Amino acid sequence: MSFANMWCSNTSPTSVNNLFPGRSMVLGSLSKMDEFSEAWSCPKGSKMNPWKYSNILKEVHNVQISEKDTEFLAICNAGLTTGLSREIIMEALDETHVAAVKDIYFVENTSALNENTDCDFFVVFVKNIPEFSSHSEASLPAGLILLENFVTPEEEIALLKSIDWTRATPEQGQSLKHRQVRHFGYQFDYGSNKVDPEKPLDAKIPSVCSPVFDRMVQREITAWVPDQLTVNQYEPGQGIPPHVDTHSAFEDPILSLSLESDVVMEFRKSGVVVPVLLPRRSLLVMSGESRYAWTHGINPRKSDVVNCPDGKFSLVQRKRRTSFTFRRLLRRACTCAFSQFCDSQKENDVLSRENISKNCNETASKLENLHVHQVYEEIAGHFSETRHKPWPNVFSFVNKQVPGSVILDVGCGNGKYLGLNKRSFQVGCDMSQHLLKICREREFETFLSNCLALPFKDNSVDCCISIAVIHHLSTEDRRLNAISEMVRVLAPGGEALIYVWAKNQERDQQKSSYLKQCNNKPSEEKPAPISPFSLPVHTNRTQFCHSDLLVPWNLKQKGLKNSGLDSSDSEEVYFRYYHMFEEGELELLCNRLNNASVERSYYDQGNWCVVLKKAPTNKFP
Ligand SMILES: O=C(O)CCC(=O)C(=O)O
Ligand SMILES: [Fe+2]
Repeated sequence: MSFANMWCSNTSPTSVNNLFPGRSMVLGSLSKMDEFSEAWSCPKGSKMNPWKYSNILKEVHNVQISEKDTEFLAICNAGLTTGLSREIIMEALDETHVAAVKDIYFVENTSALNENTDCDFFVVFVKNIPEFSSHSEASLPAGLILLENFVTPEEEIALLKSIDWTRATPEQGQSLKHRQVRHFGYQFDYGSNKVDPEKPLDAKIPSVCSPVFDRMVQREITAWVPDQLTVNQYEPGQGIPPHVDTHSAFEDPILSLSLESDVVMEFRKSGVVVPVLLPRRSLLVMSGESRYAWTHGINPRKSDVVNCPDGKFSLVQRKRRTSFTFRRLLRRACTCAFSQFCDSQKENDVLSRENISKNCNETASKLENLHVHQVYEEIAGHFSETRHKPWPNVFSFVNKQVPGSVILDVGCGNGKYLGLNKRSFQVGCDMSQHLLKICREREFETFLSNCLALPFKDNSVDCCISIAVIHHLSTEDRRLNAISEMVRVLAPGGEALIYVWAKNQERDQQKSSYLKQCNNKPSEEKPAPISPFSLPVHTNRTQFCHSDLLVPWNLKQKGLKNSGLDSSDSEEVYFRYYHMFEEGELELLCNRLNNASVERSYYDQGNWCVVLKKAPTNKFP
């Protein structure tokens, strides 16, 4: 297939069509833009008009569409949350172009232009891409060392032979969804993410590993000999979710020997992703920051995009890979310099749970920043895709407001409730820039604001809604503040509708659909939150066991079955903080205000809800 005929919508590469049913890849260049619009029969100005992307690219991203084929591609209308990846694009290109294309830029937020995931995405040659997006120049995380050809081909054969997969007993062998695993020396428990030093296994580390250990000590990679070995076997398409090996369980460093196949391992920290190619027979040494503060994981796919020394890309099919991860048990508390990520040091951390319950505002705001604001920023696109249908009771509350009312949506998210009442002025605020951008693309009036300090005059809005917002505040004082802030800006007699998540999720599906999809899957290894806050992690679709907890958000890659990605796999898990409300708790909170009264309270969609009315006059006894 040649590039020349790929730009038109109906001649999309079949591999992409298979991966994205209903979606086609469309390649474009500047000279073809008009023709392209016609082929799509989309009038200029419509959502699918490629000229719109051209403008966004130019104005927002400073990226110029090219008239000719270049070495850079930009992808519009398909964010990473759709599951589209560099690998898939590369797979769809012919060989000449795989080699010619040096980098691909996923244009953030263009997917928000079109919420319909069934629509086509748009791949265009561009003259340049923003520097920060380039993958090729990323340097390795500090402390990460890769030693190529650490074992000989003969040693590789002997090591592989030493593992008898058929002899795996239930305690020693585990067939995880993503891969086969066997432990030697000590069992690593994926439930607690710990090792019990009191329970050595009968299965000792195979003696063929001794020459490898001698080499490690001789080259001063470790001062000790490992006493724990985890052997992972991955078929093409399998992987391991991003994780940090538990600090308190193992010494520094962690060592991983790659056998049978190359693979790309991804290291992540604070939104930075560093892909590292682990060649067959290499030893990866994760020490210091790379061991303690970066997650490592392997994306479950069948091929990897690899940067060649000449700066070009090539697509490498994975084979079965067996890795030997050597570790030494830590028989004391961890004293690493990365206390923020350290399970041993969490208990002593100033940001512990006790402080949160002491209503420490600074701690609370740190918690909300990390586990609410930053998370929504990351998951905005995917979150928005899951939020379409207005809840009927909220819908009717917004719609019953008299024409000309000013309706303020505090924590408006993707604007699900904005624009419902065409006869009034609806305005929303949120703390997520990305969600606000989605609202603006939908031409809603919004502004950035924390619900604790609304930039409105007293008595200035007719009605407020706050749907699923206040439960993200981590102290009672702050929850009360948010409510009193809404009441402050309300005009006398004005009403606020407040929804917060209920700790008790009803099994009656009319009232809550939360437990409906309970799948009772055996507990898989769960990525633990990297967090200084020791909060319990909730298991999705189960009853809530705690009042303050972290709820995982699986940032899904969708529809990737044929690419080797298990479609139920999540790329990354984010943890949102919630305070779960008991029955009556919201009313009690509202009743503490002396200038408003609870008009109505009810249970709806798994939430406790109140209609709060501001006193009709500003004069109070
Ligand atoms: O397969 C690998 O190289 C890594 C395995 C790993 O990270 C683990 O078992 O904790
Ligand atoms: Fe690991």
